[in-house]
This record gives sequence, structure tokens and C-alpha cells, in this order.
Amino acid sequence: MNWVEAIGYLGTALTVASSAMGTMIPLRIVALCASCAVITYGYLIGSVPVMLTEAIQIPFNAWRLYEMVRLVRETQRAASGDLSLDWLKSFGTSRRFRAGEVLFLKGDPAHEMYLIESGRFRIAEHGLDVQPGQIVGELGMLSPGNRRTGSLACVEAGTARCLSYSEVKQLYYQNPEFGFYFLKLTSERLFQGAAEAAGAPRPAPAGSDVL
Ligand SMILES: Nc1ncnc2c1ncn2[C@@H]1O[C@@H]2COP(=O)(O)O[C@H]2[C@H]1O
Repeated sequence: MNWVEAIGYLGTALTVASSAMGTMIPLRIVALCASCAVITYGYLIGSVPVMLTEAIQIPFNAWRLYEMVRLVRETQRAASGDLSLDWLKSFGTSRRFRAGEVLFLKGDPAHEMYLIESGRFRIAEHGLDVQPGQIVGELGMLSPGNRRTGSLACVEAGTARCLSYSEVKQLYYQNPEFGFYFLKLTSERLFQGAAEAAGAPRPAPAGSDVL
């Protein structure tokens, strides 16, 4: 085996390794290294298709790597209590809602959660306003049968970013910090719900200390 072939095999080994990896940041780094090795090999053997195939993948891997690094940084801040949910803006889609519009009713099947961006929204069962910057609709993901535990309506027109549960799961599995934040938010709301059911007054908007 000459050194040109060795570079080719290195590219193959790195490509296989990246496909086998489950953790997003190392996977993207190894995939970028694989592309560099394969492009070098393609150049040395004079194969444009080999170089092109890898060159096309580099921006995708680099962008995903950038997103994940930024996400991990932001979620580390979340875990330390200094939370901005701005980083969620690269996930999901923003939707506009009119005053009076009902987003979902208690008992509806739940497929997504919302990050409120503007306007005012209300959970009728809890007599609770959801303000910009807060998350709502996350409990449906965890409830038996994936059903809504309350109804959400728009009180003042505004926008909310909708994140599908598959996106939320992706964030959860890939980022322990986000998982911890999510756990804290949901358990706080469940404890609050249990306390309310037992007749205790609502102390402060649920999630306010983590949001
Ligand atoms: N005690 C609570 N405090 C704040 N928000 C709540 C509380 N209980 C439920 N919610 C929110 O109301 C939403 C109703 O739909 P979900 O069950 O999908 O998710 C629920 C939570 O996001």
C-alpha cells in the first residue's frame, strides 16, 4: 500500500467511524476530518466526483457542528440558571396567532410544544398567562396517551415558535443540559399542579425560576 492509498483508507475509516457514532459533536468533527482525507485522496488520484461528493458535505457538517456547539454552550448557561431561550430559535417554526384563537384543548392529542415569542396566551384550567420567553405544551409529550393537560388560547395576537416533539426529543437526548432544564420545568409544573389539586394557592408562575 502506498501513501496515497493510505490517505484513502484513512478517509474510509473516518467515514465509517462517523457513521457509527451517536454523539453529535464528535460525529460531526470526525465526519469533517473524513471529508478532508477523502478530498485529499480524490485530488491525488485526480477524481473530481470523489472530491465533489465530500466537498458538498463539508458545509452541512460544519453548520450542524456550529449549531450543536452553540446549543451546548447555551444549555450550560441554562443549567447554571442564566437562561435565555434564544438558541431555540434555530429549531422549529414560528407561527402567528390571532386573539381568540385556540391552539389546543385539554385532552387533544399533543404533537408539539411552543416557545412564546410575542403576544399573550392563556391556559384556561390554571387561570395562567404564558408570557413571551416561556415554554408551554411540553407536558403533553409526557402525559399518558400524549394528551394535553390543559387548553391554550391566544389572548393578545402574537407569535409562538412550534417545536415538534421529535425535535424536543432530539434536543433532550443530545444535550444533558437541555434535558436537565426540561426535567426541572416539567417537574415544577407537575408539583404545582398537584399542590393546586390539594388546594394550595399558586405562589408564582410555574417555570418562572427556570425561564
Ligand atoms: N402548573 C402549571 N404551570 C404552568 N404551566 C402549566 C402547568 N400545568 C400545565 N401547564 C402547561 O399547560 C400546558 C397544557 O398542555 P400540555 O399538557 O401539553 O402542557 C402544559 C404545560 O405546558
